[in-house]
Amino acid sequence: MSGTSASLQPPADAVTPVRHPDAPAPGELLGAHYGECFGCGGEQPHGLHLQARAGEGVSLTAEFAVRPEHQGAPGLAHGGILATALDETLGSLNWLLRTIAVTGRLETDFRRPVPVGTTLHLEAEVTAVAGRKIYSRATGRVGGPDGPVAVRAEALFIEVKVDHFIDNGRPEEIQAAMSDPDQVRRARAFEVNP
Ligand SMILES: CCCCCCCCCCCCCC(=O)SCCNC(=O)CCNC(=O)[C@H](O)C(C)(C)COP(=O)(O)OP(=O)(O)OC[C@H]1O[C@@H](n2cnc3c(N)ncnc32)[C@H](O)[C@@H]1OP(=O)(O)O
Repeated sequence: MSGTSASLQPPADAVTPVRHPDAPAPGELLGAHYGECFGCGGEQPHGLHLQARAGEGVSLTAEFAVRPEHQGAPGLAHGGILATALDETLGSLNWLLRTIAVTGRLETDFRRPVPVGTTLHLEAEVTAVAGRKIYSRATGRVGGPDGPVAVRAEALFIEVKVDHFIDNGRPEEIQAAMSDPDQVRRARAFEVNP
């Protein structure tokens, strides 16, 4: 059984999402927005190391290789880890809009177990935008990009200003992120689409 709550239905005045002209080209890897991010960061030894690739429009694909440290039940990915993979994939979409946004609501369906040693193939798209609200959905498949659906999610992201992180984050990490020599990562963390 599945179904999403009313707050994930875009309002009547929502608009079609528009890909930013400077968004990475279709097929291009997005890279990490922050090296220590649990979802995508390459410097985070315990993380998912999720790799997202821009698709057409405001869509992308991503891969998550499930390792032993991601287990819940023996030999199977933990549900919270799978929700994290969905959250990270959905969050990466906002870079195609060139908007900084955080997850307000994430609703997940777990349809099949995901074994350790497999790759979760994710695809995600923004479906609508209404003011600061960004509506999106994602699907994760096992056994290949056309394999059976294991997980699905719908989400509402809320656009925030960079002050959201500066005011709420720990100063040492904020400072480190602001002085990151990787210009793309810095732009991704601190540029706001006007
Ligand atoms: C330094 C590093 C930088 C990194 C940058 C890249 C980041 C990428 C990270 C990616 C990592 C992966 C992603 C992650 O893990 S992101 C981390 C997980 N998410 C968070 O920590 C977010 C925590 N929440 C908040 O900070 C605030 O609640 C936010 C900012 C979201 C809204 O508080 P704010 O005071 O600003 O706004 P508002 O309360 O007036 O709400 C505005 C509108 O939205 C509607 N609404 C709000 N919530 C919900 C809800 N749950 N269901 C339905 N609707 C909701 C609300 O009704 C209103 O609607 P309307 O009345 O206008 O119609």
